[in-house]
Amino acid sequence: MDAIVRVFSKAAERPSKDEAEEAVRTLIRWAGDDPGREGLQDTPRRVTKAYGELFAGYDEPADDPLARTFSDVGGYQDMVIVKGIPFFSHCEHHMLPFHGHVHIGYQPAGRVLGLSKFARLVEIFARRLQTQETITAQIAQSLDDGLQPLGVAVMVEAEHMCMSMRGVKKQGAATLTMTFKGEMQNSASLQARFLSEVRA
Ligand SMILES: Nc1nc2c(ncn2[C@@H]2O[C@H](COP(=O)(O)OP(=O)(O)OP(=O)(O)O)[C@@H](O)[C@H]2O)c(=O)[nH]1
Ligand SMILES: [Zn+2]
Repeated sequence: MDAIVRVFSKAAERPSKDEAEEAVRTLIRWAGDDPGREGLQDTPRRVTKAYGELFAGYDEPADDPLARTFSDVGGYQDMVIVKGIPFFSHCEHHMLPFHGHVHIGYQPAGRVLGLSKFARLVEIFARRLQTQETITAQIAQSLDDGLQPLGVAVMVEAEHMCMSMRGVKKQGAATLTMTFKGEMQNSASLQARFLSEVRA
């Protein structure tokens, strides 16, 4: 089980639903509105329910999607790329959304992973408070640990609402992060191949 889940999954350390709803009422008052008015009365319940979905990744061990792998693939050994996996996450600095796409490539060492599991892995890490660098590193590390392939490449492209809706207010700026592991870490040609397929 990964460290983040271990730290946060102890129910005893979590506030109750009532405490969480009270915190939402406090934030509504901080924003300048009245949590008692009709339109806002159910909002704390809705917000905590939404948080349950948006941050469900704290309750999901990242090794789950990697529990089952396959080797009956006709001797296939070349690179596998799953690109354009959409995600929504929240930055840990402002708790505002950042969203975009994850591209994953790996070179199997005999075993391959079911294609849907890459998207499941992305979901688990995206539904936590994150930085883009962290989510990129976590996806790559999980694949490296769980699949033990010859090489791994992970690239994330995202727009951060904390930069477009507030603060510096620059809409449309894209942040790119990428990590290479194993044979892909030191091979310019493998990296170029991955990047050209992702960019195609
Ligand atoms: N490296 C990195 N920075 C991020 C990410 N998400 C948000 N940030 C940045 O985190 C920084 C936090 O900076 P601070 O100066 O502590 O906070 P702030 O006063 O709200 O900063 P501004 O956004 O510039 O107004 C900002 O520069 C954000 O753009 C991320 O995923 N990775
Ligand atoms: Zn932010």
